[in-house]
Amino acid sequence: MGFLTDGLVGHLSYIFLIVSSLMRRMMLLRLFLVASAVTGIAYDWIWLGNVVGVFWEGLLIAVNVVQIALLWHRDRRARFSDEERRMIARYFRGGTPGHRRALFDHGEWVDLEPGHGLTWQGEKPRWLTYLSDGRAHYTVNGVRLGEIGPGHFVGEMSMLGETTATADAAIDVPTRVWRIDRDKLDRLQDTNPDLFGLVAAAIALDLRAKMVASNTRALEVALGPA
Ligand SMILES: Nc1ncnc2c1ncn2[C@@H]1O[C@@H]2COP(=O)(O)O[C@H]2[C@H]1O
Repeated sequence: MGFLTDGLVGHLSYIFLIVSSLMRRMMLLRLFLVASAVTGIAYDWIWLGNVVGVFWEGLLIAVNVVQIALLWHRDRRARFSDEERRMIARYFRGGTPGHRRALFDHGEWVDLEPGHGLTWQGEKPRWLTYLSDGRAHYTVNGVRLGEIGPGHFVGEMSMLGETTATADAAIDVPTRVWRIDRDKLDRLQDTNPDLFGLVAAAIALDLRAKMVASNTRALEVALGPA
């Protein structure tokens, strides 16, 4: 019993440390780390008289408080255009404002002209492209099969499993897009899984929407003209 009661504050410090390592959100992880260091300092100072521990835990608090302030500032400073806000509402509900801003900044907004190629069947697409407005179409083995309207991605299917495009896709009318380099996305998967997770969740949602649209088309064909 003495092991538990004698060092209650010391135990608490390590409990906070363990809880911090369970946190997936950086802000919470750092807050629990600070709580661990604060209780650790109290234990070291009052019960153990361990100034070395107090010094290093104080430094740990300072580093984490600065990092928390930077995260908070990044979230507060994040600003979005109207088209980015529409994309967030549709796809990027998760993540923090800072994450979303960083993701947009990894890509670019551009205007594309009719005829601009987006993907080529059998080749890895250069970009993952999101159509903010306008329209594209896709072709398999030279046969035009369908259109892709605003609010959808092009080049997302090849991110799952095979890396090569399942169709040729090209722009039909002047179209505003956000696009991100596929090689950069591959790197983000390793270097920044939080940002990559936002994209992965978005393309899952888009694939669902495309499946629903294809069911609707199949239903129209099955039922014939009304
Ligand atoms: N049935 C479909 N419905 C909507 N989009 C499609 C369909 N088939 C292919 N595409 C798009 O065409 C793209 C070709 O490259 P990807 O296979 O990477 O991703 C594909 C989708 O974005």
